[in-house]
Amino acid sequence: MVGISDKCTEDIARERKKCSFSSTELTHFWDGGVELTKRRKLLENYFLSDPELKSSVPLEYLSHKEKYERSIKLSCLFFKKISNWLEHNDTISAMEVYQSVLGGSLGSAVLKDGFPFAVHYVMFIPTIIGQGTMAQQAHWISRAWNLEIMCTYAQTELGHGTFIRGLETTSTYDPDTEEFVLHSPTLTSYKWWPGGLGHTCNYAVVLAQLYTKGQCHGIHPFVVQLRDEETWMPLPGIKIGEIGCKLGFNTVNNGYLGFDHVRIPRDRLLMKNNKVLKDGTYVKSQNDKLTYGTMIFVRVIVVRGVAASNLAKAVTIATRYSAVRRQSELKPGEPEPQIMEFQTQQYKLFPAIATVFAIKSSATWLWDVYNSVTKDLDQGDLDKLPELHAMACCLKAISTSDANQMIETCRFACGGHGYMTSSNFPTIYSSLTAAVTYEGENTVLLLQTARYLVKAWSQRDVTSATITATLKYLSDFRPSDIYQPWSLTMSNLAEAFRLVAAGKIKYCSEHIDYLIQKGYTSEDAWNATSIQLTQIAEAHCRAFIVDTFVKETEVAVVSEPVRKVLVQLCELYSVYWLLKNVGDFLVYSHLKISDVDAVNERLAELLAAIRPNAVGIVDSFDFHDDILDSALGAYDGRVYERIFEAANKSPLNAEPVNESFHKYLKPFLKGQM
Ligand SMILES: CCC/C=C/C(=O)SCCNC(=O)CCNC(=O)[C@H](O)C(C)(C)COP(=O)([O-])OP(=O)([O-])OC[C@H]1O[C@@H](n2cnc3c(N)ncnc32)[C@H](O)[C@@H]1OP(=O)([O-])[O-]
Ligand SMILES: Cc1cc2nc3c(=O)[nH]c(=O)nc-3n(C[C@H](O)[C@H](O)[C@H](O)COP(=O)(O)OP(=O)(O)OC[C@H]3O[C@@H](n4cnc5c(N)ncnc54)[C@H](O)[C@@H]3O)c2cc1C
Repeated sequence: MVGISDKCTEDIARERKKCSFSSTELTHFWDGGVELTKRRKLLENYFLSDPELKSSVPLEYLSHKEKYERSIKLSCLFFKKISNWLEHNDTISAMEVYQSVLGGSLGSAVLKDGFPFAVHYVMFIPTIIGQGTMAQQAHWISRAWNLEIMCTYAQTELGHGTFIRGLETTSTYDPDTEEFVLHSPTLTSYKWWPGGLGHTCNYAVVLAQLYTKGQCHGIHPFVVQLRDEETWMPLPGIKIGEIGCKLGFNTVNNGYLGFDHVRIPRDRLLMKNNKVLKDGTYVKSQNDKLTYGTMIFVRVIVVRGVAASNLAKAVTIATRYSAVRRQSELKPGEPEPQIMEFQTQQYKLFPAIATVFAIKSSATWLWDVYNSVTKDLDQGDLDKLPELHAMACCLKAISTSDANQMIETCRFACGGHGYMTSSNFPTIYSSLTAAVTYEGENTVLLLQTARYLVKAWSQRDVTSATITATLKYLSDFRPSDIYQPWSLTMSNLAEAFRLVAAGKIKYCSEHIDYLIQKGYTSEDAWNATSIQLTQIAEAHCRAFIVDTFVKETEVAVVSEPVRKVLVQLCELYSVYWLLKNVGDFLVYSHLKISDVDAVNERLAELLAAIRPNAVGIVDSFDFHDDILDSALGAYDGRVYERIFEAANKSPLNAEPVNESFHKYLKPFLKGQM
């Protein structure tokens, strides 16, 4: 056993020695600067060195109820510790701390299946900021921030998650008492899914159809008290519970909620955008989609905080494992190679590494645009909202669907051991795959982006002078560009992605027009074209990601060896996705059949070029072992000992003979049953 351990640690140490660049420098780039790396590590040390936040029994061996109870205990200790930190340290802002513990991966080291308090921070508080008046913000944010109350965001119902205009919960204004009356008229109108709703929260923002003076004005956000602040008993008329076990998120306490004519004061309607006056008069905002603001915010943070971060974890585990796992023969009679020597293994891992960096660069863009558009909205300027919505939708959808598929590939890349819970792939996968559905199901979000693109195509000549940066390629598009010569340069690859997006958008738009001319209604024509419509949203998103990644590699303030790695990863991302959709590139770009072999060769060259640096690159994500929480992916490479140690934590191994032997197996084998 000792021999195996030495061999693994030697293998991984050798990988680190042959790395051609400084992993530490790449870590600084990944974090956004030396200072940010220092701050991240400071927070990690503070939380991860606390024995109270560690659990001796792995979560998976607890019952559902025990998991919940542990999650509440750990959440209270963890969030108390955050408050202590904020009280005594002013070097790191509260926002940065919460981003790091909830939006980053630090929290997963404490409670790997998710926090029942997360929606309080990620959705409730942002909704009050985005939808509340100054007075409402002062009241609710201070109560929520000081943890006097615990809150969630209750939008989805049993019958409707996607089509939120179809939500059934009603909130009817009664001018006599100046109250709203909340009611759930059907079983399908029960709120279903909100994190922490089951037993953890006593307040929620509830989205309900607002009725006043006999007229429905669509969905609006209301702050509703659900439980007594002292006894925690549900208030009269509130029917509340937990929705049961799920694929993952089993410590998040997702809940259900119904109302039986529950009365709340008028000022519980969040009135920054729309208002109801005392006499019941409805005052409309300039854009009714402002009510959807919180969803944009969460989509933005999902891209980096959830998609990039979970994929980075998975690929770190699989790459380190591939450096120490030896299997088969490359050449007869030679020692078994590290499985990373197989080209097929490299093809499973390295595009995922490239995708992590690609998602990260687009996420940075999206976060900056989100902040700038939010400032504009506060000044009443809504011009850039459609672009932000369209980009948040497609980037959320593409980043989570890529991560979803690539995390599974990373698991496959670890063979049977990847299937063990101790690899941590099951939790990483179940956390990430939820993001394909929550905060807007991915297909639906792609169709939102497609709607924006088809509209932009029809207006491209009229608006070309004012067209936004992400759409400029549409007004620049000339169909004859597909006759340009092909070359294997980064600028040419980026151009090919833009040509594919523009060509497909043109085709889709013309196809919809053609169907309408044939007699289809515009809605039927849309539905009959919707497979291609999701593809145009993807093509637009890929062209954007490639462009953003290229620009980032050009302007990054890094040494030449690090830049070289980034350029290789950027090219690999482009070549990989080109080959995945080669048919589109042959039809819509200047790639010709005779060029495809060269692209395949370039893919092989890039995999070989990245191979010596692979461990160094994933090291640069700098995951603390407690955050990776994987027997296969720890820094020291001691894979086999860790798998063994994890197996011995099984409660079944605590006794040599299980009592079921005496009760059932023995009588069964003796024919006495
Ligand atoms: C930790 C995580 C926990 C998870 C929490 C959750 O999941 S919480 C639950 C999360 N739940 C979900 O995420 C639910 C997902 N569902 C939805 O978000 C919506 O129901 C919808 C967008 C799919 C359709 O909505 P609809 O039928 O009302 O709209 P429509 O299609 O008829 O388009 C009309 C116009 O509105 C525009 N527009 C739309 N959205 C936005 C926006 N945010 N901003 C700005 N604009 C927006 C759109 O572009 C179009 O513009 P155009 O072309 O007229 O200029
Ligand atoms: C882990 C988790 C946590 C969640 N947390 C919360 C929370 O805190 N608060 C909250 O309010 N909600 C929450 N949700 C709910 C979540 O937001 C919804 O499940 C999500 O928006 C999808 O809606 P749905 O379940 O109705 O799916 P559906 O819309 O029923 O999707 C089913 C299928 O129908 C297709 N479909 C639906 N409409 C269209 C269309 N127009 N065009 C083409 N195809 C369509 C979809 O593509 C999909 O294939 C959570 C969900 C999960 C899984």
